[in-house]
Amino acid sequence: MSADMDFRLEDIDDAEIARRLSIVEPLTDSVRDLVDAVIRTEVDDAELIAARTAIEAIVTRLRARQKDKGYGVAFTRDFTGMPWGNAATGARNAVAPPLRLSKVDGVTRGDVVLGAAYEGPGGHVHGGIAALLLDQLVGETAAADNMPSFTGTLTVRYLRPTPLGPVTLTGRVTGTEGRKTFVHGELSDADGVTVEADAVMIRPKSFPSRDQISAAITGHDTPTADKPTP
Ligand SMILES: CCCCCCCC(=O)SCCNC(=O)CCNC(=O)[C@H](O)C(C)(C)COP(=O)(O)OP(=O)(O)OC[C@H]1O[C@@H](n2cnc3c(N)ncnc32)[C@H](O)[C@@H]1OP(=O)(O)O
Repeated sequence: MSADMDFRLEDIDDAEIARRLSIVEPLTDSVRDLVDAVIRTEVDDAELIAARTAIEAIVTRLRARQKDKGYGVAFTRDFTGMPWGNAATGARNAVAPPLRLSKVDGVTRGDVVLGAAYEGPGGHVHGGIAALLLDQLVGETAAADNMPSFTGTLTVRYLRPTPLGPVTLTGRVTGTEGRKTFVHGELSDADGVTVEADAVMIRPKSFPSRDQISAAITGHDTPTADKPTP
């Protein structure tokens, strides 16, 4: 993890973040709805072709101005992160189920409904999706003071198939050793745990410190991979 990670400053306050989210989150929800509708629709071929033409027109409108690559991670001056393209939780990413995680008393928790877009075995959640959500869970569980740790090793154990529908994620730190944080995570349905994971999360030695990132996004420095974090 390194020097070319995309940090940038968005010099905005909480009210502006809320305003932007109030516009993009409903758009992202609409796209999720579109994905679900395309999977489950039983309309005839003419309707499918008409829908495709309409969708292509929308794509052309959105591409009128766009970023070169991914969304990256923007920070405000007070270091609020906006990882809105994140594959598991991004507010602008319709591929992400609308997962929101929060930490209370050392336990990270989130509830999400996994619909048709997340199917693997018929009627059940794809194993890769379970691993994606657990990876995000252990990442946010290990993160401290907004500074991330990266997944070094993620061991996933599928105990039984997870039916499509509501699931709960819970994660807790089980130990630390230098730059390593050990995390246990669980994905459960109403009847209990279906998938569990153990992760070794690592704060990379080459990751810029919070002060370096702060200086970089406010234009006083460039984040480099060369200065070890303490
Ligand atoms: C805020 C929430 C964000 C959530 C995001 C979701 C989480 C993610 O998906 S992160 C993306 C997926 N992960 C990656 O891409 C990581 C890619 N790998 C790397 O960047 C590096 O190899 C990294 C950071 C894991 C280790 O790099 P580095 O800091 O140089 O480690 P290094 O100094 O060699 O080793 C430090 C310690 O970790 C151990 N270690 C190194 N790599 C691993 C590994 N892959 N697994 C387990 N342990 C490891 C070493 O043995 C060493 O242990 P000890 O201190 O006991 O000797």
